[in-house]
Amino acid sequence: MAAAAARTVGSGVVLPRSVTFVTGNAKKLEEVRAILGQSIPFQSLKLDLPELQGEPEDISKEKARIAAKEVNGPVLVEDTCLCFNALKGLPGPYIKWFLQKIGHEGLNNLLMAYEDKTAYAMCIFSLALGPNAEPMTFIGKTQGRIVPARGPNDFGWDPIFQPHGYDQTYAEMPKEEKHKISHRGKALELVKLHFAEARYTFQTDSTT
Ligand SMILES: O=P(O)(O)OP(=O)(O)OP(=O)(O)OC[C@H]1O[C@@H](n2cnc3c(O)ncnc32)[C@H](O)[C@@H]1O
Ligand SMILES: [Mg+2]
Repeated sequence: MAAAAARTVGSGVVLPRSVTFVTGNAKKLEEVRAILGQSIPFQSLKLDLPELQGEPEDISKEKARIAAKEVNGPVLVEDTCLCFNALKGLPGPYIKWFLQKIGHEGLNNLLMAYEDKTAYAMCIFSLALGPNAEPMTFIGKTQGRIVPARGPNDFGWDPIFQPHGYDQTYAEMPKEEKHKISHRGKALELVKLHFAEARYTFQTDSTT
């Protein structure tokens, strides 16, 4: 298979091809597309990466290593956490299974015994420039609280997360409003900054 490593030429880094955003979640992809617009050239690949355990940043980095090996080229992945302060950050990276098993009502019930309903949404993007490159991470966090579900139920836990300073849940907000303040929007601002500073160029040579 063709070389998939990033090369340094002069002061710039040349990537063998544009970055592939790897996710199994169509809603994430929709949001990443809307937020990035034309700012970073990327393609997407629908792949269910393993749900790993551990610290959120380590999980995201490991996802990127696995994805970069699959793609054999530069990848961007992200892992999303919903962290309840009363539960010392849990469910955190395990929110997918909690949501799937106990739903919005169950997630509210988890906090029944606590006065503190605050939580934060966190997105950790990891960029790996190739299968053997150490991933870089970009973290976005939005503070809020967990409320009984309100609004359309079309993306995960959006109906039960009300960001601080807003009287709407993520689900009730217009999408552009969510992107301006969301965990994903903030993390992607950092990704954009990185791309602007790194000035990656992409090899267009058809032999690679
Ligand atoms: O393939 P990947 O990218 O891993 O996609 P996933 O759906 O497995 O996503 P995660 O492992 O990051 O798990 C995060 C869970 O939180 C949900 N989620 C992610 N971002 C969200 C957002 O902005 N609003 C509401 N729910 C979200 C998502 O649907 C999952 O259930
Ligand atoms: Mg996942």
